[in-house]
Amino acid sequence: MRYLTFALTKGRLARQTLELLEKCGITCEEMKDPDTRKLIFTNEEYKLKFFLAKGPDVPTYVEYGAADIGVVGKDTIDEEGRKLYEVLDLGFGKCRMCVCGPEGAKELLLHQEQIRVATKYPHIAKEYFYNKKHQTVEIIKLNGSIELAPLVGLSEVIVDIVETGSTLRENGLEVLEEVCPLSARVVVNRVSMQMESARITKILNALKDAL
Ligand SMILES: Nc1ncnc2c1ncn2[C@@H]1O[C@H](COP(=O)(O)OP(=O)(O)OP(=O)(O)O)[C@@H](O)[C@H]1O
Ligand SMILES: O=P(O)(O)OC[C@H]1O[C@H](OP(=O)(O)OP(=O)(O)O)[C@H](O)[C@@H]1O
Repeated sequence: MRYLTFALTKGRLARQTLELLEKCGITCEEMKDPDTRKLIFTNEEYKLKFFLAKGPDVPTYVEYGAADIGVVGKDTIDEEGRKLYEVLDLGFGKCRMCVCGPEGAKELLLHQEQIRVATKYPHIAKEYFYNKKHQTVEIIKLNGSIELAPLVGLSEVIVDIVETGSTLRENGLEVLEEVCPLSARVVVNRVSMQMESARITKILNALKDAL
């Protein structure tokens, strides 16, 4: 039997993903060691391998079949646009993709002005403004602290993740429009889904039962 490989997202989603796997009886003690520099972990009992990767890289590993299964945010799936199956909503990592800005920017959205939109998610922003709202905007890609952009005059609005809303509140910004709700999802390589259907279905059912 060959190993099935999981690509898990580092950071915010990691702890809940490992807890969920544990609930299914899939444990990987070594992976919980915060000081480890090891990259790949093995569960011999179920012939599974695990690795942690940066969110945007997870769909890449899964599309190419370097990982059979991935756990990643819906935002990252939509942004990366990789060829894979999205098979299960895990219900954690809940947040919303939103258009945010100062209150005054509401008018600019209403009147379809050609505004500047700063975001870590240029594809999602483009899809939303061009295809859904039919509004021409200039999209400016940033890599973090997106809320800074309207504060320093880089853009009129941002497209970013809102969870508790405290980052917005503390910076005098607000949600102007909601793009979509988000949560962690399980994704599966297209070929693996056919070739390892029985094993993958069993894992997905165990995950569903544990939710
Ligand atoms: N408050 C939040 N901010 C960002 N992502 C969140 C939040 N709440 C849940 N998520 C989900 O968690 C996923 C991973 O978030 P995480 O913060 O670990 O990555 P990141 O912010 O993209 O990476 P980095 O820390 O390298 O910038 C996101 O893709 C999203 O689906
Ligand atoms: O609604 P809240 O609970 O305040 O969460 C939302 C904030 O968290 C994320 O940033 P992150 O902490 O990942 O840092 P980053 O800005 O460097 O990406 C996101 O980009 C928002 O800035």
